[in-house]
Amino acid sequence: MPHRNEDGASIINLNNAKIVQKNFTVLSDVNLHIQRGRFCYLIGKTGSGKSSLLKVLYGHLPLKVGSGDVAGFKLETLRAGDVPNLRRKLGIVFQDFQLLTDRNIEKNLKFVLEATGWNEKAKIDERIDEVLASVGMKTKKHKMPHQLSGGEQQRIAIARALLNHPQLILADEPTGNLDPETSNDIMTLLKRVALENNCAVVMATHDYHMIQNFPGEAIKCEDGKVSIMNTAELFE
Ligand SMILES: Nc1ncnc2c1ncn2[C@@H]1O[C@H](COP(=O)(O)OP(=O)(O)OP(=O)(O)O)[C@@H](O)[C@H]1O
Repeated sequence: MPHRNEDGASIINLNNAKIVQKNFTVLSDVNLHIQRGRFCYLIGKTGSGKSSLLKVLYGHLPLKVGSGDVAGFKLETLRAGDVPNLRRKLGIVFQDFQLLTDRNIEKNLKFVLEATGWNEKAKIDERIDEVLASVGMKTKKHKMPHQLSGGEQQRIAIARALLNHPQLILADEPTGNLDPETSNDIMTLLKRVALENNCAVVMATHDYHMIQNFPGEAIKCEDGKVSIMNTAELFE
């Protein structure tokens, strides 16, 4: 298949990529290689390009300059029809949870499974129970989203991201709406499920307290460029 590239152990590869919003270049000369199973922050000031970079990685913004691939999908030749297939390989988690408010948790998860080709009821029920158990939310299956706290809704959003066994989770400020204690819980959860599923995580965040609590590797967006650093450098 011309639109796929299964080479190498990296789940994300960008080579001399330019990240563009409308006609405005947000980031240029982006060279990024993230191995399978790695956890990496995405940091940088407001407007530095974190969300734009994530959008290119999940096929929401086209890669018009440079080359790259995510989960085996070539980005520079990605067609609209390939995007759902790429998204099936990814788990995406947003700041505002984005649960469907008109149905309960079980039906939120069922909706995603059915939309991605699952059709056997027993297997659907089993997978929903598995992901809810892995985020400690099995008893909340019949609750509506508004009956859950922000932290619980984010746990459900993480469970939803895990449904199709993703190789990569892209998280855009997943703790942005949560208090510090709940943020730490969500971070612990994300790190654990990533490890258990051998899943890479790229997580955009502004939260330096959390970065200090959970040090690691970071992709930094600054002055239109991207670099890799260790978060310990932020606190020297
Ligand atoms: N839809 C859009 N159309 C045009 N320009 C955009 C659009 N979205 C973002 N931009 C511009 O692209 C640049 C990068 O924005 P982006 O949202 O990627 O930054 P960010 O680092 O995620 O910021 P924040 O931390 O505030 O979420 C900004 O200058 C922004 O104004």
